[in-house]
Formats: sequence, structure tokens, C-alpha cells
Amino acid sequence: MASTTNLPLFIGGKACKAISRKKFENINPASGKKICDVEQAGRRDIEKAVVAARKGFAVWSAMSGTERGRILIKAAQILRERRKELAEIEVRDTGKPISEALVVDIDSGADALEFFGGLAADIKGDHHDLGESAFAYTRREPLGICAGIGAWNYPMQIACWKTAPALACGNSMIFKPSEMTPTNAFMLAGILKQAGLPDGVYNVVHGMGETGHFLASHPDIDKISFTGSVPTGKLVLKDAAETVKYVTMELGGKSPLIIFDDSQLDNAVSAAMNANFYTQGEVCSNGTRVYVHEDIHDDFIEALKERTEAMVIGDPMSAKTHIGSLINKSHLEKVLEYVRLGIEEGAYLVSGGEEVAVKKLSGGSFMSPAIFTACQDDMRICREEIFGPVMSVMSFREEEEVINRANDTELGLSAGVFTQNLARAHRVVAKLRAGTCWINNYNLTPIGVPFGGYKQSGIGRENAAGAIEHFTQVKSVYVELGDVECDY
Ligand SMILES: NC(=O)c1ccc[n+]([C@@H]2O[C@H](COP(=O)([O-])OP(=O)(O)OC[C@H]3O[C@@H](n4cnc5c(N)ncnc54)[C@H](O)[C@@H]3O)[C@@H](O)[C@H]2O)c1
Repeated sequence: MASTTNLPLFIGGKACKAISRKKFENINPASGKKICDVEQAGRRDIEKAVVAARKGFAVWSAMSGTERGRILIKAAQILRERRKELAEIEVRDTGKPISEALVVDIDSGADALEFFGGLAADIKGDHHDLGESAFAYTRREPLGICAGIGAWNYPMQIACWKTAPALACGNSMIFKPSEMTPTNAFMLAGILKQAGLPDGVYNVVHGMGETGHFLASHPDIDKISFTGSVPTGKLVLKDAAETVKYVTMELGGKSPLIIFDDSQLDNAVSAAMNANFYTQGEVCSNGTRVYVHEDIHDDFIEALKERTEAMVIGDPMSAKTHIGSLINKSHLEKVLEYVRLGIEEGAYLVSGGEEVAVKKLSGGSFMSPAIFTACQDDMRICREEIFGPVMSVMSFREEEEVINRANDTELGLSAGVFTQNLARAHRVVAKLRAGTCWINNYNLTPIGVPFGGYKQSGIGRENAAGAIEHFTQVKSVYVELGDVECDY
């Protein structure tokens, strides 16, 4: 997109300017330069989107699941055909390395459209036998208008993970991407239209917290699916409570990764790096509390340090880059402040944790991945979500001890266990209070497997067939075949 073009809203099947007449800037994190101005939706724009979505809903919900599914699958194909262009947009908006965006971000969105497109024809209710003269059945009906609110770390993936199940079930969607990464949610609108989606079924409104608040508090919106931080999630929940909306909450994490002494060391190091440094550490499910058995602690740190220091920090558009730019300067400053805090708290900084200058990208927000050892469970770096490339390593001795320490948090998004002893792996996983657990790997999220959090990390699940339940409501229908009994 040329830097002079404004990024419009998308309402009722058309790109449009905001009635609010307000705009904000979309900045490339790696260069610090403006990509474009973005039309900002005010209250009247949200009203317009709700009217369009209601009209779209009437058309879309009357179509068969087979017809709806065909359009979603077609959109998935277009996404894959345009993978490179969309991945480059993702990199420009987020600062993440192109090597990641090409193999994960766009395909993960396409997977969701394909998966839920395939399920659309199979959304159904149950039959209940009530004896010879009666039966009941249930209809699984769409909710109506769903609103999606996204975070900035996986813009296309988040838009598709919410939109695909919502649309498969016959709902319409008003999606608000993060103000920091607005482009690909808008691109998705054009792709869905090209695939045959009726007007008004998928709408995009841009804006900040206020725009999100307009959606979450709107009485004619039936569901909010939110991805973001715990504090914002609580505000959205309050808004949703006022109008008794369905909610899905995908919130933050501070997840444990437990590495036992019989682990295959190279794999454990690989997983710890994936669990902390992928997308510059800006991943909700990251395993940032790494518990390593004391007998292998020093060998683990030695291998980890060597491999981490070989990572390439640089231009996210370069295929060689492993660590791109953090989302912006203030987030970089927040992450570096946590590094300073870790040192103050008495943790030992083994590697990294410094701002890095990248040639020709002086306006970017780059840092070297940080590894802390000698961490204690009560340090703030081990309790608070940093959302940057900062790994805290702690040692442990006993299985029961490490399970208790891993569970000692208000969050519960994910967890990982490394061991060759599979009986132990399953025993430990069963006791971990986290929505997604990995045994001998980390951070894989195939579309057919549910994803979501325990405790304050969230409510509900995304992905897998179960998501259909979160985007439909059940109507029970009692059918009398005999006479009506009446004592009066
Ligand atoms: N569990 C998951 O699946 C998942 C995935 C990605 C990110 N996250 C979490 O997201 C956070 C990082 O993303 P972020 O900084 O964009 O989060 P954030 O909470 O600051 O913002 C998320 C979204 O909410 C909007 N928003 C802000 N105030 C609002 C309000 N009052 N009402 C409605 N909407 C409002 C923002 O504009 C943005 O679109 C991290 O905590 C991360 O763990 C979770």
C-alpha cells in the first residue's frame, strides 16, 4: 500500500471513510515511519456497521451451511495464493520476521477459514425421544452480530480465528483490529468479498479503546470475541455484562515450561527458544518461566546462550532475520525496564537484554533476546507478562515442587513439559492448570485443537469443532403428537 493512501473502514461490502472525520497513523515498527493514515470509527460509524451487519446477517443466516462453507473455503484459497503479499503487509505492520509471517501467520488464517468452512454444512441439533406421543429436537442457531476485537501480535490469524467460526455458523461480524496493526483485517474484507461473501457479513472498523468500547457496549451486538491483555479484557467483560452478551476472552499469560533431567537437551533448548523469542517474544502463550532440573541446569544454559547469541536481529523483511522489531518504542522501553528490574531484583542476566541498532532502521525498536538465571518465583519478571524476548530460568529438584511452583499464578494460558518419561509427562500435565499443554514441544497451535486459557487467561476456546458452540445458541423445540392433557 502506498504511503499516501488512507486505510478505509469496510462497512456493508464497501471501503468507506469514517463519518467521525478522524484519522490516526499506522507506523511501521521496524522503521518508525508512517505507513498510512487510518480512518477512525466513531460512534456513528459503529451504528452504520451494526445496521449493515444486521442486513448481512439476514441474508447470510438464510443460506445453507454448504453455501456458506464454500465461500469460506474459497477465501482460504485466495489467502494462500496471496500469501507473500499478505505476509509482507503483516511484517510491515507488526515488525515480525518475514520467515515467520510466510509460514505461520497467513496459513494459520487460511487453515481457520478452510476448517470452519468444512464444518459449516454439519452444524446441527439433536433429537430427543420422549415416548410414543412426543419428541423434542434442538436447533443450533447463530447468535446474530458478533464483534471481534484483536491484539497486534497476530493480526491476520486473530481476524480469521474469530471470523471463520462466526461466519460458518451464520453470524455476521464487525471486526476491530488493533490500532497498531490495522491492514490485514481490511485485506481480509476484500478477499471474502471476492470469494462471494454477501455485503454486510464482514465489516472492519478501525480505532483505539474507545471504538472497542462502543462495540462491547452496543445493545444490538450479540457477542464479543476479544483477544488482548487481562486488564482490557476485564473492561470488555464489564461492558458485555451491561448488555448480557456472549463472550470469548483470549487473554495474557505467564506460562511455565518444565524441563526434566531426562530431556533430550537440544530439543529442550529449541523449545525454550521458540517459547520465548518467536515474534520477538510477543506471543501470548510463551513459556517465559523456564524451570530446568538442577542436574542439567548448567548444560542447558550453556547451549541456550550459544544458540541465542547466534540469532540474527535485523530487518524483518530479510529472510535471514530471526528477531525483528518490537511493536513500538514505548513497548521496547517497557521490556527494557523489565530487564533492569530483573537485575535489580537479583536475577543474573546471562545474555542480551540490550537495545540494538539496526543499519538503515534507526527508527526501529530492536533488542537482543534476554536470558536470566538465578530467578526466584516471586520476582516481578517471573510473575508479570512482559510480552517481549525475556526468558527467566529457574532450577528445581522434585516433580511435586515444580508443579506447585508452575501453578502458582493467576494466569493459565499454556504450559510445556519436557521429559523422555511419558508416564511422568502425562501425570504432570494432568496437574497443570493451563488451557493448552505441550509435551516435548512448545507453541504449536493446529486449527483442529482447542486453544484458550484457564484462570484469568480467558473464557471459552477458539479453534476446533467446539468453537461452533461459542458462536451458536440452542433452541429446544418440544413437539406433541398426542392430545393436550389438561385438568381444567
Ligand atoms: N490468549 C490469546 O489468544 C492472545 C493472543 C494474542 C495476544 N494476547 C494478549 O494480548 C495482549 C497484547 O495485545 P494488546 O497490547 O493489543 O492488548 P490490549 O488489551 O492493549 O488491546 C487489545 C485490543 O483491545 C482494544 N481495546 C483497548 N481498550 C479497550 C476497551 N476499553 N474496550 C474494548 N476494546 C479495547 C485495543 O484497541 C486492541 O484492539 C497480551 O496480554 C497478550 O498476551 C492473547
